[in-house]
Parts: sequence; C-alpha cells; structure tokens
Amino acid sequence: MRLVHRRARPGDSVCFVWPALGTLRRYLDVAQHPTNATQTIAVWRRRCWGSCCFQPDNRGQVPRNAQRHCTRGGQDNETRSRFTGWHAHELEVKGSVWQRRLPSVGVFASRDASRWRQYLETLGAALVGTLSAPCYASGSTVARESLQVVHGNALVTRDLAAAVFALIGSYAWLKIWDWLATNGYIESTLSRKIVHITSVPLFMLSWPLFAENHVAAGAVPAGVSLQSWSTFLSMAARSSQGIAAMVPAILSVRLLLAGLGLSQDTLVNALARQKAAMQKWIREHADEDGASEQSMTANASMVVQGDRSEALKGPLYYCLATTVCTFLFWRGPSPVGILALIQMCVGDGMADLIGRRWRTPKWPLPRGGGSQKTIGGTTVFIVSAFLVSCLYIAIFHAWGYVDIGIAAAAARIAMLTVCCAVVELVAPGDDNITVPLSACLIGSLLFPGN
Ligand SMILES: Nc1ccn([C@@H]2O[C@H](COP(=O)(O)OP(=O)(O)OP(=O)(O)O)[C@@H](O)[C@H]2O)c(=O)n1
Ligand SMILES: C/C(=C\CO)CCC[C@H](C)CCC[C@H](C)CCCC(C)C
Repeated sequence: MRLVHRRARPGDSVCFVWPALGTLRRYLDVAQHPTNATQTIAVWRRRCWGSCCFQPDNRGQVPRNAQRHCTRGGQDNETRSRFTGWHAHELEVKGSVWQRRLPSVGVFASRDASRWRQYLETLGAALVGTLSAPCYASGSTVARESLQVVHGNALVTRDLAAAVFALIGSYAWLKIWDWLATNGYIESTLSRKIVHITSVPLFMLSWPLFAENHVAAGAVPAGVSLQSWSTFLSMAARSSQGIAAMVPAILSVRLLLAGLGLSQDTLVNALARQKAAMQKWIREHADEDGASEQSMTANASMVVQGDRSEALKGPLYYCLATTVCTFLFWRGPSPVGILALIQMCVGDGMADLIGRRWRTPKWPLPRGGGSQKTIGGTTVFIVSAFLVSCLYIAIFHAWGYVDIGIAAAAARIAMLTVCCAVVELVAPGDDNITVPLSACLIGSLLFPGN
C-alpha cells in the first residue's frame, strides 16, 4: 500500500461544480480503465474532498492498519480526522465492487452485501450533486456562495442531501398510506400500523446514504461528558449521526407544533383520524365483551375529526425514540440502536396488527385505555421482532457497520425480544417509550463490548 498524490487537473473542477458529474465520471473511468479503477477513484476523492488516498494491493485488499496510515496524508488536523474513516472504508469496499465493472451492473442480482452498500453510497454521492445542481444553475450568488461553503465540507453536504432525501421519502410514504386509507382501499387502522411498522426500518435502510462518520463512532455521545457544550453541539451538527437524527427530530417538531395547535398539518390530521378509527375498533370489540354504550357514542364522534393532541402521544414518542437511538447508537458498531428500533416498530406494530385480528385468549391483566393484549399478539411480537432483528443485524454486519455477526448475536437477540415483549405487555405508559427504552438498557447489558 502507498499513498497516491497528484496535482489537480482542469477536469477536477467539474467534480467540484457538480458532484453528480463526478460520480458519472467515476463510472466511466472505471469502465475505461478497469485495472486502474482503484487509483482513479482515490484520485477523484482526493481532489473533490481534499484528502489523502491509498493504492491497495493487487487483490484490492486494504490492510487492516489502513486507517492509521491514512492519518499521515491529511492536511490539517481536523481534515485528517474527518477523512480517516471515509478513506479506509471506501477502499475496503472497493476491492469487491469497483474493479472490473460498473457497480450498478448486476447489483440487483448480487447477493454480495458490500455491493448493495456501495450502490447506496454511490447513490448518496449522486444525490449531493443532483440536489446542488439547481442551486448552481439558479445563478444566485448567495446560493452559490453558501453552497461552496458547504461543499468545502463535502461530507456534510452529502449527509444533508441524504437527510433531505429521507425527509422527502417520509413525506411520500405517509402520504401514500394516508391516500390509500382515505380513498377506502385499506382500513385506517391498517394504514397507521403499516406506517408504524415500516417507516423506521425503511429509514434505517437509507443510512448508507450518509457519509462515513466524520467524527469517530461513539465520540459524539461521549462528547457529552468530554467536551464543552458548544464543542459537543458543533460535533453533533457535523456528524453523520447528528444529521441523520435530524430527520425524525424535524418530524417530532412538526408533530409537536401541530399537536399544540400552533400549525395546521395534514400529517397530524391523518394520524389523528387513524387513531380515532383504531380506538373505535378497540371499543367496538370491547363492547362485544360487555363494554358500556357510552364509550361507543363518545367514540363515534371522534372518528369524524380525530383528536389532534393524539400527535403529542404515540407518533411523537415514536419520532423522539428514533431521534435518540439514531443519535446515540447510529448504524454501529453496537447493534443496540438498531435492535431497539426494530422492537418498537416491528414487535409492537405486528402485535397490534395481528393481535387484534387473530382471536386468541387475552392475558389476565388489568386493561389500560380500553385495550387488552392477547397471547397471540405477544407471540407475534416475539416471532416478528426476532426475525426482523436478525435480518437487520445480518444486513448491517454484512455492510460492515455492526461488528457482531448474526450467529453470535442470535441468542441475545432472542432474550432481548422476550424482555421487550414482556415490557410491552405489562409496563404502564406508551409502548413507543417503554419498549425502545428498555431495549436500549437491556441491549447495553447484553452487548457490553459492542
Ligand atoms: N401484545 C399485544 C398488543 C396488542 N394487541 C392488540 O392491539 C390492540 C391495541 O394495542 P395497544 O398497544 O394498546 O395500542 P395503542 O398503544 O393504543 O396504539 P398506538 O401505539 O398506535 O397508539 C389491543 O387492543 C389488542 O387487541 C394484542 O392483542 N396483543
Ligand atoms: C403512527 C405511528 C406511531 C404511533 O404508534 C408512526 C408515526 C410515523 C411518523 C410520523 C413518521 C416517522 C418517519 C421516520 C422517522 C422516517 C421515515 C423515512 C423513510 C425514508 C420512509
């Protein structure tokens, strides 16, 4: 392995002006000079993102100590530390992906997880370019100058683009399910639960779009105790996990404002309608078991409008829990954040979705809020949360983010899942707080070194 440096060429400025073009150029370079692919990519990185690069060995392998070597080639201290992880990682992935063909060719047929990851990361780079292009094209000096400031910090630009992408994705996703429910294609309760089950797992699949951590993984939460608040906040705002956590945080603010009546929000209205429909369903079925007529009448009027303050409960806690888990645990190396979010989304959501339709005996526990949990619901919680947790840990391990493999983690995931199912069953308070909170605590005990 050796460090590769070369002078900037005129063509490099194209990459700077429009990184999407740079991505395209990278594809073409790889296609034209297959044996030189590694160097081409590395050089492009160096020019665009101002750092050092490596020449991995003939088999495209990056030595384990690559990261240590990389720190020699950076420029100032800050750039050096920010770029270290990025380069070590880029090259690690390269060996299996970039050598002989365009990464998009055959990627869908591939079972090689690193290809998927590379594909998503390339998409992230292309997104940066695509989103910044209109600003350049607008000709506005302010837009260009501010973009150049951000481009000076290219990894942050990429994270911001990925966050914008996830926000647009969340908007579209919520809209689709609400549209299906309001037009009568599916029940409102089903739409709400599908959103609950799928939103955050989809969000997690977008995490490779974010750049490699600018600040070492774990350093941001550790900064709470080590750094002054201003240093901590600036680290947090520039870190991948900080920017990714802004996605659920922005949704939380939206829910908070609308729930307090400070803004009109169609999302909140939809959630409130769905919740009202769900409560109606629960009370109707409670009525079958002898519930009072009064509760039915009160509920019927709610279905028309829904209660906007509902946004301040389940959905808000859901978004806040996602913000905290994303920010503290991010995509690894610890599996705890991913597991906690899967328990909250898949376990709790599936227990409700299937538990309400599958008539199984109810647990002999006092009722909270008119609902009663069933043995079938708890069984579905355990099975679904366990399977999806295993799937996500396998994916994130194959992507190289989580450092524990599925074989080593499976028994502990099973224990965690059973504990969360019990918490969901007995703990007072909203499941969107109790389940992820206990998953984080129990997970940290079960995976102490990860
Ligand atoms: N372990 C479980 C959990 C839920 N349910 C079913 O799902 C319904 C609603 O569950 P609950 O978690 O109480 O819903 P909420 O918290 O009110 O819904 P949300 O989280 O969407 O606000 C219950 O009445 C029950 O029929 C079940 O059978 N078994
Ligand atoms: C009904 C819900 C909870 C009640 O128990 C779920 C509320 C969903 C949130 C309002 C939206 C959450 C969005 C995610 C944080 C981001 C999704 C991004 C993705 C690309 C779809």
